[in-house]
Amino acid sequence: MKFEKMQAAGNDYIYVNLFEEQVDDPEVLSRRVSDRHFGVGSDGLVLIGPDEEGDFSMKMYNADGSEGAMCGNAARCVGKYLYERGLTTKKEIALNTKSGIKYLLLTVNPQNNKVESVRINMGKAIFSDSNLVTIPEMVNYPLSVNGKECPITFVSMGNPHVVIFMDGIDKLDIEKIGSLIEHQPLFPQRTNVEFIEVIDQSHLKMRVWERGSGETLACGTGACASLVAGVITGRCDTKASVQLKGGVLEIEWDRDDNQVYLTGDAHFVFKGEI
Ligand SMILES: N[C@@H](CCC[C@H](N)C(=O)O)C(=O)O
Repeated sequence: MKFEKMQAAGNDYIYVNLFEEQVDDPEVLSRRVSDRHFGVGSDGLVLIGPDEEGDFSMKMYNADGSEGAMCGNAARCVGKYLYERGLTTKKEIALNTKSGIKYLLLTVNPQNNKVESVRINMGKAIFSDSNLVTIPEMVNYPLSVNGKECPITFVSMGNPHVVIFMDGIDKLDIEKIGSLIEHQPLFPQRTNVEFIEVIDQSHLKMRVWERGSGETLACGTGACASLVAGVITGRCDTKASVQLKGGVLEIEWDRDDNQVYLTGDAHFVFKGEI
């Protein structure tokens, strides 16, 4: 099976083109390729395929084999893959995902015809979803973690996110606290967790614990959820740069239409065959 490894802000996945390859068990394949010692090494697996509703489809699996409904960083890589590998000449692409169609806008350098960045309409921020969280509208909700009260804000971007504003995120024991919150019974499908330090109204610094993959260098849906949580708790503007371990993402929330936009780059790492 041929694959390509790509990364966006350091969030790395193995991409398989279903126009050429067949994948029978994506959950097993994701666990196998993601292993950083015995596999290729990645945060998960992404499958690119045909679609009847949109132009193409994207399916994504975390490193533990669980399926994610949406992945902002992978969606940008898929845009670059589709354009640069010749599957489309379109610069506006409708990508069907488990959380609905997302619209991608590619910025292409006319000198070399390479995709420099991708802006995605990530759709609505959702504050209440009984499939994902047992308490509706958790804004600064006092969650008890390890005997300590920790105010959390829940935002779904099609997938669940718990956002925690705090200082000193560099020193945080994210393995311990991230995993504890991921598995809280409040979140029936587990949750992603973002730790945010507010630099100023338009700059946030973030570390992320991803459901099913552990700490990653970036999370696009997480950056969107964090900006929205920052706005509704009065901490930041509706447009901000989010600095992650692997790079910077630009996030904008059109509050009137409740549409969140994510912009950032995407890169090929290498091709391989297993
Ligand atoms: N890295 C992603 C999100 C991937 C899915 C997530 N771990 C989940 O299970 O919901 C992004 O860039 O959005």
